[in-house]
Amino acid sequence: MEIKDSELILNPDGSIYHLNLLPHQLADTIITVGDPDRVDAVSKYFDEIEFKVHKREFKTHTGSLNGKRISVISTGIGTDNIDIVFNELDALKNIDFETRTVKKELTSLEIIRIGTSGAIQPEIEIDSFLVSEKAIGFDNLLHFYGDTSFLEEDFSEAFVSQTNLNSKKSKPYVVSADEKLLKKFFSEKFRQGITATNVGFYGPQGRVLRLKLEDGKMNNKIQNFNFKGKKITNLEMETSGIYGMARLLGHRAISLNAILANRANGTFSKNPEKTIESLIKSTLEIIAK
Ligand SMILES: O=P(O)(O)O[C@H]1O[C@H](CO)[C@@H](O)[C@H]1O
Ligand SMILES: O=c1cc[nH]c(=O)[nH]1
Repeated sequence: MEIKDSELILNPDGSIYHLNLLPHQLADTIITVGDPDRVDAVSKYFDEIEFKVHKREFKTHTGSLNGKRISVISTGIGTDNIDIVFNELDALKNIDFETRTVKKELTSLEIIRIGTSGAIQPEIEIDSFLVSEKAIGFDNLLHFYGDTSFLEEDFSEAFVSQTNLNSKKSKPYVVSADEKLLKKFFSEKFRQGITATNVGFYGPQGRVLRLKLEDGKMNNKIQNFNFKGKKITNLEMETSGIYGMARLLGHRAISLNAILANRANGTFSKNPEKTIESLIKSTLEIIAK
């Protein structure tokens, strides 16, 4: 069935609405970063760059490293942007823009987030790396889609009851990383953890500057929450959306976190750029050997 102009929106040059990309400009391995400046910090390691495209917060460089074609794209902040980026990345691969129909043969993308995050457990060191084996999303995005039987309801239920979560807040959803990609990052360099994805950086992550919180004990509750011996390790703003959208669309995703803050200890990295740079190098070594 033909997808209407109001749903699949193409720019006058045939590129997709927000990302501004044409189908041939996207690789099958994609690195997502939050900050548009981080795109250059990744692509400077490529052997060659084929395309550079930029619109709003969505900046893409496609090139290759050691013979592997890779696109690196900035998503900006938050799972609302993840909804846009994942739908448009999928459309670029799996929808024929000429006929406006879904292709018969679908391509599964490999997607790696290189992001920053704050630890919630005191023993997690600043400037260390964490790979998210699971995400718990406080962001509501997945609740707008059907076919979410892969969500881990028992985990969500346990969280709601152990923390006495205010029913005005959306029910958190839980989704796991791609197993094969998770295995690729099994190493001493990467601690495995469960990542909480929040709808904001301040109140939703329990930060107080001038405003009072609805539940001032929530970060303590998150720290103490335990499901079958597993604890939530860190807070950020995209992983649940990335894991959920990847599952829905048939892609494979992994989220890597440079731990810049430790919320339990009240500390922050003295050199965040160095830590991010080091995570970028370690990631490229693993995905483009
Ligand atoms: O460094 P990035 O990838 O943007 O990730 C983290 O940093 C931002 C907040 O400072 C949020 O996007 C959060 O998820
Ligand atoms: O504490 C932090 C650090 C980075 N990104 C976040 O979302 N939270």
